[in-house]
Amino acid sequence: MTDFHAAIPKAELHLHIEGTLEPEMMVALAARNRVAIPFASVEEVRAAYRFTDLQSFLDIYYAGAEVLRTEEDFHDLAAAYFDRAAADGVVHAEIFFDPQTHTHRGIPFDTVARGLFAAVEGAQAKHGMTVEIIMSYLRHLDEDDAFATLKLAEPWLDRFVGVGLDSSEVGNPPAKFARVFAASRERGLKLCAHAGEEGPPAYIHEALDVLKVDRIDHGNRAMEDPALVARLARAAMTLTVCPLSNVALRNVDTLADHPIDRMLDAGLRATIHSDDPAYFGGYIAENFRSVAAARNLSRAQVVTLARNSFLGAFLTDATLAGHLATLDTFARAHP
Ligand code: HPA
Ligand SMILES: [Zn+2]
Repeated sequence: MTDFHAAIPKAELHLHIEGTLEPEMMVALAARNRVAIPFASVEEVRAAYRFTDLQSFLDIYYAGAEVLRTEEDFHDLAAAYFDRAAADGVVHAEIFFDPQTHTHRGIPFDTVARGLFAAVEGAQAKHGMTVEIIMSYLRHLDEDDAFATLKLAEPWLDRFVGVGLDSSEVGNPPAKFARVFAASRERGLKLCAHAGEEGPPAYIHEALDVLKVDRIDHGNRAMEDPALVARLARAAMTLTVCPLSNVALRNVDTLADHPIDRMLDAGLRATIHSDDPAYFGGYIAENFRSVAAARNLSRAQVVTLARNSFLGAFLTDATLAGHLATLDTFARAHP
């Protein structure tokens, strides 16, 4: 049965497509591509998903990506995600992929892009969902590597909506990528960066001041810096918050301690998303459902979160107005 949290129309803005690799697909693709993985069964894969911090997750996430080899693999991965997203009320998705995770293993950039865009076309036809793709630079690598990635992306640039910055945050501040973000902006791309997930509030300031981002991914640690909260609120900067990820990576102790409603109360344009749902225990509706239960969110607060997801999306004014009207109709029908 579709509940309120799955039914409410929403945009997914923080989703790493590599993080949707379910253990079943990992095992199936390992067999299809004859890739050895250090797990004998789906149960063993699932049992390995116990994380102590971001890096302990990233180690497994990059190892899992080894099974992704062909255009068909990337298509199948993304198509499975779009089916789940549609069932979760997602009408617009802006998804990340990490090109360097694949090019560093000898998988051509074009193989990845062709597979993903084939799935995007399928999702548009099958679900009427609109989809954009954001290419994320890996921040544990150097800026020259990001520039090389931007060059590989050249033939695809008019099809990507933006660039992002992810991977190991602490020790890899936003300023490390100042030039490649400026170059990406010059090419007409929107800019996002993970900031304040594990890194300090200063990294959020830097993402704003140096990278000049259009959106902050996570941003939870802004709550430690009242002046930063005021600044983000004044700028109506979107923070794409991922509650199940925050618990799985121990950025918050339990969902009952999650700051989502305090972020809304502080005037922040916070939204709810799924990050790496195959690894963190649930897709976007489950993120809404479980944090709403744990923090006793009202329906009005949930509607605000969904509205913020559209306001934070890289949509044209006309498309945005259409989504907001649909959401208002839904909200009136579910008081
Ligand atoms: O939550 C995340 N943080 C940083 N990098 C990532 N890459 C995939 N997921 C994440
Ligand atoms: Zn993320």
